[in-house]
Amino acid sequence: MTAITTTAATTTSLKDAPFTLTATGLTKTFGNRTLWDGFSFTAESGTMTAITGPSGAGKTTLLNCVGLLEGFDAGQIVYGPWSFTGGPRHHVGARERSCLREVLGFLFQNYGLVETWNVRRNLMVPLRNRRGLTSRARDSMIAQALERVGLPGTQTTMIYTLSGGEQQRVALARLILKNPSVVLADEPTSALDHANRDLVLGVLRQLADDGALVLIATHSDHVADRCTGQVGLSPADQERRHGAGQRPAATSPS
Ligand SMILES: Nc1ncnc2c1ncn2[C@@H]1O[C@H](COP(=O)(O)OP(=O)(O)OP(=O)(O)O)[C@@H](O)[C@H]1O
Repeated sequence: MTAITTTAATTTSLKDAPFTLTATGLTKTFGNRTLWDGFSFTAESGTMTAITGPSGAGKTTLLNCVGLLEGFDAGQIVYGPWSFTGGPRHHVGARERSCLREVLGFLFQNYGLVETWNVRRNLMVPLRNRRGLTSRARDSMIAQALERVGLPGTQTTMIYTLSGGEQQRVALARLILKNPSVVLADEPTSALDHANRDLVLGVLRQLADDGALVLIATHSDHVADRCTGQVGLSPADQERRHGAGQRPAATSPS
């Protein structure tokens, strides 16, 4: 049903200059259910923005739309040279998709790791396309990333033998190695204890400080409080936006 058209873009990093994500007039429906109708917001690179709202409000769906994992019915999402327009026509070229894969980093609830590979092989994936790196340099980067997430020396451990929280931290190490321009994190701390929750938030903050635009879908007030902006998807937020004439929804918590 829904689909996307994009403008051409060949950039694999947006970090040369600050950039803004602008979503305008987004409309998303599933059958008879309308999740949003003419919803707009902005978010800046170098910041963490929380996507909040009750279960079913559409937080994951919004991340999927920004990451082009699914389409939307109307509206536009723009960041850097990337411009996605919702609608019935669909064309995203293979080259654009490949560039977009480099720009985006996902930290999703199912971790996205290959369970039958070991940790090192999973962490080699984001380094595959880095030119000029020796094998020793790659191994050193992997070792450092694993140190950073509190899993030193686990390179040869098979993913399926790790706990959910440990797998989440391997996924975080993969994100560090990828160093993407746009980070889309879906409930990134829900499987973690307090210490590891703070570790994940610290890494996401560091990625933002290094110039990434970080969007975090979350139920947690603690996580939202650590963000610089907030996009609310609750019925009350949507009501307020309608009353405000569809102005952008991102706000800074005081
Ligand atoms: N592919 C789909 N087909 C039909 N309905 C869908 C589909 N994907 C999501 N939905 C519906 O859209 C709504 C929003 O889902 P979404 O997962 O985005 O919400 P959420 O805010 O992330 O929820 P949670 O906090 O529980 O993870 C839900 O009611 C869900 O059932």
